[in-house]
Amino acid sequence: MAAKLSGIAASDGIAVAKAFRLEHPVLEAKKRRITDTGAELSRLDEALAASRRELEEIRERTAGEIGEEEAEIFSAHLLVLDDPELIGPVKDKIRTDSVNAEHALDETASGFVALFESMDNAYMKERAADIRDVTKRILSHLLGVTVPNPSLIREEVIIVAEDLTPSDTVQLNPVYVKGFITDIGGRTSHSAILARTLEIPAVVGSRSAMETVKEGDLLIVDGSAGEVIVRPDDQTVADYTEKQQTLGLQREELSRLAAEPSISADGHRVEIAGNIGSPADAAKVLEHGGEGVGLFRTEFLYMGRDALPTEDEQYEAYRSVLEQMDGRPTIVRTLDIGGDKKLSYMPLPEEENPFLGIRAIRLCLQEEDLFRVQLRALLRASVHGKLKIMFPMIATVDEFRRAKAVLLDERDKLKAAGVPVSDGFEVGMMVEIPAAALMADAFAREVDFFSIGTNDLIQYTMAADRMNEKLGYLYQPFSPAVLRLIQNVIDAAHREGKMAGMCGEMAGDERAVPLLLGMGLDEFSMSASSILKARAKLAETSKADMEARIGDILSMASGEEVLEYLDGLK
Ligand SMILES: C=C(OP(=O)(O)O)C(=O)O
Ligand SMILES: [Mg+2]
Repeated sequence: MAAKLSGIAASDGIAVAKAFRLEHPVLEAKKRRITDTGAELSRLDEALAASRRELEEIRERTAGEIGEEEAEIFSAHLLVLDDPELIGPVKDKIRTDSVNAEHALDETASGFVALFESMDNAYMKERAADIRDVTKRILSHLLGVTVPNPSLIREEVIIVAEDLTPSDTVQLNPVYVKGFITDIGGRTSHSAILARTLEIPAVVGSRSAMETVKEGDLLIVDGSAGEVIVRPDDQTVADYTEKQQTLGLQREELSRLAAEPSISADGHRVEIAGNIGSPADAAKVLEHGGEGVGLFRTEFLYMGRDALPTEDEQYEAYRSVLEQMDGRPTIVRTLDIGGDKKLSYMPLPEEENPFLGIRAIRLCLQEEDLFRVQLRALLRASVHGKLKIMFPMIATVDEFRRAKAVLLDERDKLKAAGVPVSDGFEVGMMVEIPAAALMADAFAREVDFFSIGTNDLIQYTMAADRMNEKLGYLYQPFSPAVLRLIQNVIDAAHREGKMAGMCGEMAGDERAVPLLLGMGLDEFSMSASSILKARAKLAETSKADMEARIGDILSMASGEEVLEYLDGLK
């Protein structure tokens, strides 16, 4: 029987393919006494051999299809698998304690993980993460359960998962992964943002997909409507295939705007830029007619691997983006890790409220060595284009000053060492904490530009988790509380002659574009796939007309009222 699920429309487009359930099984390693230790040792050897074959295959495929660098993590895993210092004690334990292999492995590995994690050394922490991963793989073979390996997918599928972590998502190959559905998450959760970057249809926050969808079920994902049809009949498949073709034609129609500037109906020019997570995404921004990069989320350079990227690796990535953008403004945001963005090899301290904890610039100012590596890479790359450096999650003027001081210190050191650094790079900040939005006048005197991060600004203003689909009624970009903060930031920037941009998802929301134009926003940065739709919307909107309405809009009592009003303008 066909079933229909509704969720949050996370990434436009229609996909029709079979379901691939991405489920991480619970791997229990209960202690059992055994009598035949010889047989137990062979069982372990077989599990080791199976894990080795699997890892070799994954490494080869990842190297061939995604890249050598991405494949490195699996080479590290193979080394762990062959490490006599880990495997030796496991075998000894089976022999001397007469226990099952699962238990011996789990106990031994946990000991190493705890030891390495307690060391104040990034390298040892990475090894702990490797051991944890490899142990899971061996355990899965011992227990006869399959762990999903998304990088081994070789047919067209739609991924169904409870949630996808950013590091899960970076391993998805869009050649095979045609769409995804998650049970939890909202439009601004990172899995949703990545879906838009990869340009694959996605529905998040469906709540019950894992319960309803079986492995191999035929699925239709309508990422624009936020709907999923499970086990559709032939007629429904035919209808959606037709819709898919119509969407393709609309896209072609819009692509004519790619070479056009971004101008309102009454001739006001703004900049429409793209958000990227890797150098490869820059090409998509240009393809969709982006006039710059308004946000490079550099944390993605740190994910999907098993060690920190070196200064040279980062330099190459920044240089590549700047060269591709060929003189267009390129805003690179420094590391924004923490909250839902975690690094497997750099465990952060457990916190009660990670979204209110040591994340982003707070972490970088505490771990200055980590920060300085990134800043040097950026400064060295600055000679290759129009670089604008941006700090995330700034709450106080003092934080901005401290971050900028570290940056300028690195600049001076590089220059003293004879390394070329541009004199023209700009330094700005994200406005995504209400305190910063309220104090925008004080910040405006010190920064070169602002970029409003509505994804976080909304969650911190409304005290509503951006990933909690049940709080959708509070997480409202159009809430007058949020709009007044945005207006405050734009006005403060303009009084100091500075640029006010926006790189949160709101900037690419077709309903928000006329409003933000009226509020005076200078730069709109969004997923590449939204650029042309936003440009078309802009072309049919008069800035003067919207400007005259802003006073009324800001004094409305609720987000619903604002939306109703905006919908009435069409
Ligand atoms: C752009 C933003 O940053 P991120 O989504 O990476 O938190 C934001 O908070 O709006
Ligand atoms: Mg943010």
